[in-house]
Amino acid sequence: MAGISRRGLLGGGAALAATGAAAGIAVGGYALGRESEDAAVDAASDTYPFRGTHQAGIVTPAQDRLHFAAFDVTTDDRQALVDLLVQWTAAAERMTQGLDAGPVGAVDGPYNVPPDDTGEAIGLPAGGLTITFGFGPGLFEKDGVDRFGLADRRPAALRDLPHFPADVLDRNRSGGDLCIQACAQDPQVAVHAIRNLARIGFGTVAVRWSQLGFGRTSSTSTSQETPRNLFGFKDGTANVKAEETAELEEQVWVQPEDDGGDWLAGGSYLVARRTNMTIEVWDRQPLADQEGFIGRTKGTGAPLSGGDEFTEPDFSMPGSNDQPVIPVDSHVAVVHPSAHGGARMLRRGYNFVDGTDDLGGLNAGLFFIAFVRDPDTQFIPVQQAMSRNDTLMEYLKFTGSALFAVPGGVGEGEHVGQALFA
Ligand SMILES: C=CC1=C(C)c2cc3[nH]c(cc4nc(cc5[nH]c(cc1n2)c(C)c5CCC(=O)O)C(CCC(=O)O)=C4C)c(C)c3C=C
Ligand SMILES: [Fe+2]
Repeated sequence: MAGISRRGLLGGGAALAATGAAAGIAVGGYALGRESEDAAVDAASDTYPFRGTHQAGIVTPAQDRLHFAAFDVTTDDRQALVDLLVQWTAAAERMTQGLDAGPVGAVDGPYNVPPDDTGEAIGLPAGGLTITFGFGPGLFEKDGVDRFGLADRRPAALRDLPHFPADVLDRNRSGGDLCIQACAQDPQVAVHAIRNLARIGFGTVAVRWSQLGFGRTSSTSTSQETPRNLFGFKDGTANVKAEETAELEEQVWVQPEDDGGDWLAGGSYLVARRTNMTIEVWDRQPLADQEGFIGRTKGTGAPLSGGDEFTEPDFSMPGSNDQPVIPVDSHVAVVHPSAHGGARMLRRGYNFVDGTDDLGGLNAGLFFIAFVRDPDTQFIPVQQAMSRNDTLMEYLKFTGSALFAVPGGVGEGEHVGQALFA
């Protein structure tokens, strides 16, 4: 792919100095030591290939920042939709390699037309950017209308998620015909990606809702340290990890023999659940209660039955009063694979703080994202059990919800989702 990297525009040294990480000032609000500085520079310079067997942004080591957007398709013209996917593919490939969204760039085009890149990422490295595309149920059929001749290609599992107890969904934060997940080490890189893709889609799609996230709440590789969510607990310990290749086939990647496997094989389903956390109330709970709600210790993340972070929980170990030491209504007891026929999910969520609510509390929580091979067996029953039985629910409110099918990877010369339109 031809093009000058955005950093080339500034020249090596100047471009390095332009990144806060490289300048060694601070990353994510923390002062960095020399070693961490080097790691931060590496992470900021990371590039992941856009094309491959699977879309990037699923098993890719979870980056620190998210901009997620859901779109409504505003045209009935199938060719216009395909054209957009072709353009999105080209722009996404360029941006993930640290290039401008278009071949001309932000500042080198003619004065009398809008630039083909918006410019706010000039001088920034690729930042480990991944861009992951998904298709919602409305792309296949909306209000009983098959706009694009795709109705008979919809896998049965790709439908609106059911209403769960304790859902208080905002329509304007739910659903969507298409989604784009942009993850990067630098928020400006992630926002730049979504902004440019939305700009390219003008007239064909409209942003329905979007969500910014920070501080990944999962590890997707054994090489990553487990991060913490806004309750202060390690989150991602028992996640499906990139190194578990057999588990990925079993639990994450749609297989050719699965429903929709003719176009979705090598892909996955993305479940998004915007989850508000009443953190001010949580902060007033005793440590013992907080640990009981989760079923793990707050310090090390070890299960309450003992061991270290990665020790398997022992749900039958008795505690005081002959009750199990891991409460049966704790989060890990309720969602653990042993309670769901072995079903697991690859979680890849982010913390969010969207200002303050009417009562002066933080409008904050976890933008939960999970990738599963089959939402009907791996997500819906787990969410149902959680909504009904999990003591953590006292501190949670689900305010957004969406399900998308994420097609497999994009081959050379192809556009994203090409097999669906063949
Ligand atoms: C329906 C699926 C899930 C939702 C929604 C969910 C929300 C949610 N989770 C936490 C905090 C933690 N979750 C942890 C583990 C965990 N969570 C789910 C599923 C959902 N969580 C699963 C399948 C698991 C793994 C269980 C296992 O295999 O042991 C943990 C423990 C650490 C870890 O393994 O990651 C924490 C902590 C919050 C705060 C939250 C909503 C805001
Ligand atoms: Fe969880």
